[in-house]
Amino acid sequence: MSEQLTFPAESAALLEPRLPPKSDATEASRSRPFVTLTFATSLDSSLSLSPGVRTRLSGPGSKAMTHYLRTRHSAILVGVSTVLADDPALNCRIAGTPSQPRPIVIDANLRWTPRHSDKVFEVCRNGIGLAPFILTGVDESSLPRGSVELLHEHGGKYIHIPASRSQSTDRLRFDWNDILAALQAEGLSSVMVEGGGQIINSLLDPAYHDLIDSVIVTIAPTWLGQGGVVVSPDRVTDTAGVPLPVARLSHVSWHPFGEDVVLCGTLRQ
Ligand SMILES: NC(=O)c1ccc[n+]([C@@H]2O[C@H](COP(=O)([O-])OP(=O)(O)OC[C@H]3O[C@@H](n4cnc5c(N)ncnc54)[C@H](O)[C@@H]3O)[C@@H](O)[C@H]2O)c1
Ligand SMILES: Nc1nc(=O)c(N)c(NC[C@H](O)[C@H](O)[C@H](O)COP(=O)(O)O)[nH]1
Repeated sequence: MSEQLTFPAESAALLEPRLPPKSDATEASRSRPFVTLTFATSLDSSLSLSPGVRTRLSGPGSKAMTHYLRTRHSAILVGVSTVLADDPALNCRIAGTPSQPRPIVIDANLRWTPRHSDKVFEVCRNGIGLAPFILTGVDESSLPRGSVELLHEHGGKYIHIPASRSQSTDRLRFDWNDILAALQAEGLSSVMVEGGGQIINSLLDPAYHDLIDSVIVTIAPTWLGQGGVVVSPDRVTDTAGVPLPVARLSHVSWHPFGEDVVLCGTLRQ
């Protein structure tokens, strides 16, 4: 039996200013999805002990909060290494949730081979989750037939979006404007970007700060130590090469949930 979480209404009210508007009218006027950047971090800014190691940071209260966020967003976005590491369900496990978010996997270079036994497909078959849309830079003609069929059987699909080839890694990379345009085209009016580290650091590039409507960070009272998956975006410097802060949240509020504290804010001025 899948876990059933509950999140008190009075706790949900604390988050309201940082959540996508509920009214359809606002959604209809938006040119792009509402973007919430949300993740759980240690005191040393790590998301997990090391790449590929799923690490529990959230306590029950803030975990329920994360699942409440999943009731309030049309989509949940993670990078391919999170899928490879965690075999995540990417569904909402709040008891009685009226809807499920669409899982979005950023897999520009097709590193993930979806399998029938993956948890994200299992919850879909059990009617408590949706199949993923996989965003890739690989041409349709090169998509693996078996993966395309597995996705279609469950209501998921590959979505090809424009990509540039990174000079340093020779890997395909997406512009976040193109990622969000693809979600908008699918009618997804809001997306929670959950990680992992490379995805978050990529979105925290100053070029994209205007795309981020809300930031909700769970801070757990633990140090994971050196070698973790760290949220620390690329350095920014002034014209003289002097380092500058990459970003500072405004409209900040702090909310204790059990032993964790949840920081809410925005990068939009
Ligand atoms: N604590 C949390 O809230 C949380 C959330 C998610 C994941 N995690 C953990 O983080 C780890 C995974 O993080 P990670 O950094 O290794 O991987 P990731 O999930 O961030 O995925 C990395 C992949 O995404 C690609 N990518 C990043 N930005 C891109 C862009 N703009 N365009 C195209 N591709 C892009 C990278 O090239 C790489 O292939 C796992 O251990 C997981 O358990 C923790
Ligand atoms: N809020 C939060 N607290 C944590 O302690 C933790 N490890 C994650 N990690 C988020 C990452 O994205 C998860 O590994 C998948 O979201 C997975 O799990 P589910 O979809 O719930 O199965 N997120």
